[in-house]
Amino acid sequence: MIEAQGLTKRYGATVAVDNLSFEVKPGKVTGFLGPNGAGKSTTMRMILGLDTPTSGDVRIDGQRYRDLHQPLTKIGALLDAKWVHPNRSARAHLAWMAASNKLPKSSVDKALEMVGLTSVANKRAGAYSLGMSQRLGIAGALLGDPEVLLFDEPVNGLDPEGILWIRNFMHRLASEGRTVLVSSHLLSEMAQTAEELIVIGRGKLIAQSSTQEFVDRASGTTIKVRSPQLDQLAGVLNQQQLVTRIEDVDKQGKALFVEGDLTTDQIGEAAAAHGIVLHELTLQRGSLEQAFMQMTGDSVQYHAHDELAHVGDVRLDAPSNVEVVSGPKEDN
Ligand SMILES: Nc1ncnc2c1ncn2[C@@H]1O[C@H](COP(=O)(O)OP(=O)(O)OP(=O)(O)O)[C@@H](O)[C@H]1O
Repeated sequence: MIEAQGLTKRYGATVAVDNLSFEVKPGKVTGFLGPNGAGKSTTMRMILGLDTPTSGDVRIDGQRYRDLHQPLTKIGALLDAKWVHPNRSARAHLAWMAASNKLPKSSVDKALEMVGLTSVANKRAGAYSLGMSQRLGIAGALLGDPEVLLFDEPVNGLDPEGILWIRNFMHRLASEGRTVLVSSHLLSEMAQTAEELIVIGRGKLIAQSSTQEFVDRASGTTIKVRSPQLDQLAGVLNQQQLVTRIEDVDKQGKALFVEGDLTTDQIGEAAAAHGIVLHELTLQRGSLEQAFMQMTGDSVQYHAHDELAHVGDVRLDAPSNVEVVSGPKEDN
């Protein structure tokens, strides 16, 4: 369990993290989402004692990181998979990490096996592909068999097979009862990986809920109906104060879309009561992309506007981030 209370970090005039409170519970993968510059990495660094909060506090199973006796046995993290010395083998790298935390040598073999690197453990890490480097980073996080794991952008740049491996591995870690917090920009990937979400914008909490609730709350649901008597059905539903619209749908002709608090059962029954034939009745949920854009739109727009106004600022990346989070093919 990770608990943040009023966590705040200022760098001069920049408030990177602003009075942030959240809980990350065990047994689930929790996604940590936010536009570029929202404060995700700063928060992760504060959880790991790599940055000191300006105010507030964050605890791992009730303890601050700095008070942990053997940190790797409590919390493991993958922040940057490429920080390994390129001439060192995976085994030597892990052995060095294990020794620095007074962990037994057997922990190295166990971690290598968990991530499937045993057969290449003596190769230089500099010759590893990105996917193998990520696995090595994850092996480092697992060395002390910790209950809490943090992964910062673990699937960035990976091919579909690597992404699938990481997703399944995270599910496995959570099913073992561990607390798993993972940040990512790949929203369609997050929708499949994370059961819970913490969403932040400009350092502040925007939402903490299950992924499904977040999507439903932000983007709502729509019911799609196809029928040879669409106008008649629209009339019936409009009498019930429901918002309906008829649109052309590729190859299927026209369809009626119904928004509001009605279930597919109720629409089916209303149609039957008026002798209206239905060809399709489908509940359409919004996507995490839509929900994310809806909920974080203001914070992204603010950043874009704010930073374009300060052309000397190094982070002129917010406008392009808008494309990244909404792009259809971001999960390469
Ligand atoms: N060491 C630092 N000194 C000054 N400002 C910093 C420092 N680290 C982060 N910031 C600022 O704090 C804010 C939050 O940055 P952070 O890297 O935590 O965001 P993020 O959500 O991880 O972004 P990204 O998704 O782009 O990695 C940004 O405005 C950033 O410029």
